[in-house]
Amino acid sequence: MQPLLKLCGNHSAHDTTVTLASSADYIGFVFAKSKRQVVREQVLEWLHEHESKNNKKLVALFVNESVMSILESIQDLPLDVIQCHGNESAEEVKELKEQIDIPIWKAIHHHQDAIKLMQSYEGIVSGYIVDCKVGDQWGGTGVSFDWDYIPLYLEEGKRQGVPVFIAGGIRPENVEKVLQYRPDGVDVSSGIEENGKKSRDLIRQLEERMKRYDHNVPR
Ligand SMILES: O=C(O)c1ccccc1N[C@@H]1O[C@H](COP(=O)(O)O)[C@@H](O)[C@H]1O
Repeated sequence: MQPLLKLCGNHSAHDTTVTLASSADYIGFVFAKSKRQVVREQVLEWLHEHESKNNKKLVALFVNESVMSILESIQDLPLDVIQCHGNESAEEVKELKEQIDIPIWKAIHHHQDAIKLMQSYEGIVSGYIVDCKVGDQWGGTGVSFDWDYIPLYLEEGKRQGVPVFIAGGIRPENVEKVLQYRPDGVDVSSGIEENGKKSRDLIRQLEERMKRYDHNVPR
């Protein structure tokens, strides 16, 4: 089965239109400090330009935000997932889960103790995004971690019974390499942008490579 596709970092009406028209399963909006940061009023306005979400699930991404602030930021948004992309502890994520009836995904930044860290969220989160941390940037950097470690993350996700998305520097040219590891999903932001805008052409290339890989994969 083709892995799930999440297109993240939509930060304009154009981006929203382009990703809603794609074959992505999830489209993401970054509420954290970033060149892609959005606020709820913008997301509401951009979504209102469309009749429906076109079967996409909407993801709101936060970095080390308080429960109160998350609740305020997502008011009235037709959200399906909250992604915690900072170093929120298991206790903090649990507190958020108690306040909100929306599945929570946790970003895990690749490092030597990452699997142990993942284990601390077992039973609390509904999925993981494994990403690469670069300096003080939590994500959206276009930089990949060492993909030889992917199987360890997939194994831990499987043990917990939740999906693991691979993120960080995925682009049309390298997506087939990631797919060889058979992740549950891939999460892409910078790799589908041209001059800071989501590109229809890059998304189409990504979709084609994903489809091509799916057709050629030995079963
Ligand atoms: O996209 C951002 O600007 C961002 C900002 C802060 C935290 C996470 C962010 N995005 C997430 O980062 C990864 C990888 O992005 P990229 O493809 O390497 O650009 C992905 O999970 C985004 O959701």
